[in-house]
Amino acid sequence: MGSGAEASVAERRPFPVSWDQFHRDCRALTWRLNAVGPFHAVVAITRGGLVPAAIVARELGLRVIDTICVASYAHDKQGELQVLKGVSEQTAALGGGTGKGLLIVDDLVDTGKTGRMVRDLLPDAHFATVYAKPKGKPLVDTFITEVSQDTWIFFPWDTGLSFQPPLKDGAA
Ligand SMILES: O=P(O)(O)OC[C@H]1O[C@H](OP(=O)(O)OP(=O)(O)O)[C@H](O)[C@@H]1O
Ligand SMILES: Nc1nc2[nH]cnc2c(=O)[nH]1
Ligand SMILES: [Mg+2]
Repeated sequence: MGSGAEASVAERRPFPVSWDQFHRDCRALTWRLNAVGPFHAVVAITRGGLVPAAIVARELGLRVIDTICVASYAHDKQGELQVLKGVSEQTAALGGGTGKGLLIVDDLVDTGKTGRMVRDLLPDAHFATVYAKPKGKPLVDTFITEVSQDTWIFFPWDTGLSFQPPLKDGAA
């Protein structure tokens, strides 16, 4: 999460998402996007956007998939947002230079910092995320599930099965 006074992951409400749930949420997102398109191409915001972008592209029958590669969070600590790679010239041309007809996909918006960068780069693109927190929500055109700002979403690619102590032994 953000730097400074922002709460750490341990202080947030955990929202674990299974592969199964994530797949269903991505399909639900695609149902909505199908009513908004058609789109020329999908642009995934790395790295978290790669997984939903693959599912959305499959459902919409899109085979042109590009990336905007960014670095910002080191686990839960938000740092300077760096754009490591923008979209290719070919993809930019498909969107007329402003992103019209391009579908940008990310896993979530939190503070909206990444979403703002995306909007600045491709103002006419459609920006979709699977999950949205209130601060970032105004930047997203389409999302599926809203969670509170004090939530931390745990994605299946960041987590694994582990032993849980019984409630009577102090499980939270
Ligand atoms: O709205 P914001 O506060 O900008 O946060 C949202 C971004 O944070 C996460 O990415 P992260 O920077 O953790 O990198 P990753 O996708 O490589 O995991 C998430 O995938 C979004 O891209
Ligand atoms: N995994 C994960 N990454 C984030 N980056 C910003 N917010 C979040 C979140 O809630 N979960
Ligand atoms: Mg990300």
